Amino acid sequence: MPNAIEVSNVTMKFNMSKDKVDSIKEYFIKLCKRQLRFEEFTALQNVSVNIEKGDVFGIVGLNGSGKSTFLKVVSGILKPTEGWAKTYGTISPLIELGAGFDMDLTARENVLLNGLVLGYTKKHMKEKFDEIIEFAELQDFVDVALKNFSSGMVARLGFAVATITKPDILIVDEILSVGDYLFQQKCEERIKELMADDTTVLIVSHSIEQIERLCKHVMWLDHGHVKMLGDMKTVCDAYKSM
Ligand SMILES: Nc1ncnc2c1ncn2[C@@H]1O[C@H](COP(=O)(O)OP(=O)(O)OP(=O)(O)O)[C@@H](O)[C@H]1O
Repeated sequence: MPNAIEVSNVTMKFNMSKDKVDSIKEYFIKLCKRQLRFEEFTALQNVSVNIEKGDVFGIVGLNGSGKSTFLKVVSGILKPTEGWAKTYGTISPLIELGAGFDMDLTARENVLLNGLVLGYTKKHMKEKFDEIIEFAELQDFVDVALKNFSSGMVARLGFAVATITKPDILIVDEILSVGDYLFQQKCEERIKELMADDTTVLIVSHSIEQIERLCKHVMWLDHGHVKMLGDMKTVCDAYKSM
């Protein structure tokens, strides 16, 4: 199988301000006067991995271990400080709750907007609209502004839009966890359908059971380092017994 995702020697460093700043104005004044002190923080260190087309690849690790940063580098949202990441084919990143949505717009308007952001035409999104709303089970909230939705409802809409047209690569961060149990089951079913269709899925979850149910391969991140990489059972067993 050819690779869908290639990540080579990725290191991601962030500059964090060490000073307490009360406003943006104060931040810029201090920045111009060179009075801000920064501390470098390494969120990912030399991470390399090739993910084959059609794989369902899980990432596990404790809070702050670099999982979301890794997904953002793969999605092209963050440019790594060192190294590179390449993806092949269309990509649907479901990374942050509400990303790509405008909370002041209704569900109807957001479906069109989000579809355009993902590269689909207005005509295509109009054709798929009913199917999206039905999958998200939001028939009664089509013309309600997203700011009045619960976090679970926003996640349902995001997942429905991202998966309505089969992407080559689907990236799912923790957001599924805000959906209720029934919706999580529905999402897992859809991920399985996509798997059967050769979509590559990259998934971050704190639910080790979810990773065990869905993934073929798993990477364990620990303080930004790859602690272990391999088949699902070997890595999950080691992670559970740490
Ligand atoms: N934009 C940023 N600026 C500064 N530090 C950041 C930034 N984004 C992430 N970090 C830091 O990088 C580290 C890794 O964060 P990341 O969100 O990737 O972890 P995670 O494994 O996804 O955590 P969690 O399980 O809690 O969601 C954290 O210590 C975080 O504070």
